[in-house]
Amino acid sequence: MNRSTPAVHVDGIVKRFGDVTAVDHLSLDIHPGEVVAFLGPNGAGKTTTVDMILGLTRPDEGVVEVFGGDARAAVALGRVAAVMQSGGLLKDFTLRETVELTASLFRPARPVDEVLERAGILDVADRPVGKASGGQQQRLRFALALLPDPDLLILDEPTTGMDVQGRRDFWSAIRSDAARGRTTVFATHYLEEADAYADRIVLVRHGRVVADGTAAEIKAMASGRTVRATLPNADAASLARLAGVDAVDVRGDSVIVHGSDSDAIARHLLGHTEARDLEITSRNLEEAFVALTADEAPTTETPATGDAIPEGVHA
Ligand SMILES: Nc1ncnc2c1ncn2[C@@H]1O[C@H](COP(=O)(O)OP(=O)(O)OP(=O)(O)O)[C@@H](O)[C@H]1O
Repeated sequence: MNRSTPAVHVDGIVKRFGDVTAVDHLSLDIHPGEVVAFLGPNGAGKTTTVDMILGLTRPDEGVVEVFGGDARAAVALGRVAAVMQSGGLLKDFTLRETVELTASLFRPARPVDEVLERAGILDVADRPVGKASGGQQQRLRFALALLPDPDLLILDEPTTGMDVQGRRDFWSAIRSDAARGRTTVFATHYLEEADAYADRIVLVRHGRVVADGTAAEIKAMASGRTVRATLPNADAASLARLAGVDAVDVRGDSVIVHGSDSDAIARHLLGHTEARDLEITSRNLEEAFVALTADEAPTTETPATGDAIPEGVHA
């Protein structure tokens, strides 16, 4: 595979449903072997974007390319497979029969037992779909997506209904395939899954990308750090002038300084003031998510540099 051709190239896509702009000039390149999480609140435009990448819907504006060509062609060639939230399954077939039937549509397809095993449902393969649990049905959808041995796997809320072990098995299968070059894009509400398993997180709000980076970069971008210290008579104005500081709060003998460079803040407090009892804290990904997707947060495509602190994010 040519590493310079992105697995997914999305440029300025817009999708409107009547008055609703579901996707609003969204641009994104995803490279082969990346595991990318699409994170955002309900209605952010994740599913609509995924549908356009799969060629299920066409954008009103903009370009979508998958492996350098048309999305539908890539799907038809078996290079792209998807696990969607509510893919229809026939209740009377067994899990194995469902996989066998779907395998007959792909030439060549991976062996049926291999995909059942990878999806963790080989031992329950003779159970009718209608009697399988929600998590097992979700694993079945995953098994079906693995049949064409796709180069790009697109997953919408893939682990919904799976128990803890199911999630672990699922993600270990995804990570081992990523190590062999498979690209994976997944939409999720589970922040801890994005944090633990994605190489990169694309945070979407109101159909636009509000942050794009590693989990660590997103956390730093949203939150910066908070430095607390005991400092009677703190000079709030001079602290506020330090590089990267976006909020200073004086509470009695304590001062709380929030900014992107906590080391510089700490150095200043210890070197140039009488501050003591320093405490440095950062927000977790969930708090970063809330801060970046809050309605008052600005909608800009800002690189996750750590020094771009959105308004409304204060200690
Ligand atoms: N077929 C449609 N007709 C009208 N509006 C739609 C349609 N599909 C999506 N929308 C609207 O577009 C916006 C984006 O929806 P989308 O399903 O892409 O969001 P999402 O990020 O996947 O949300 P969720 O996390 O709830 O699944 C929402 O306001 C939704 O109501």
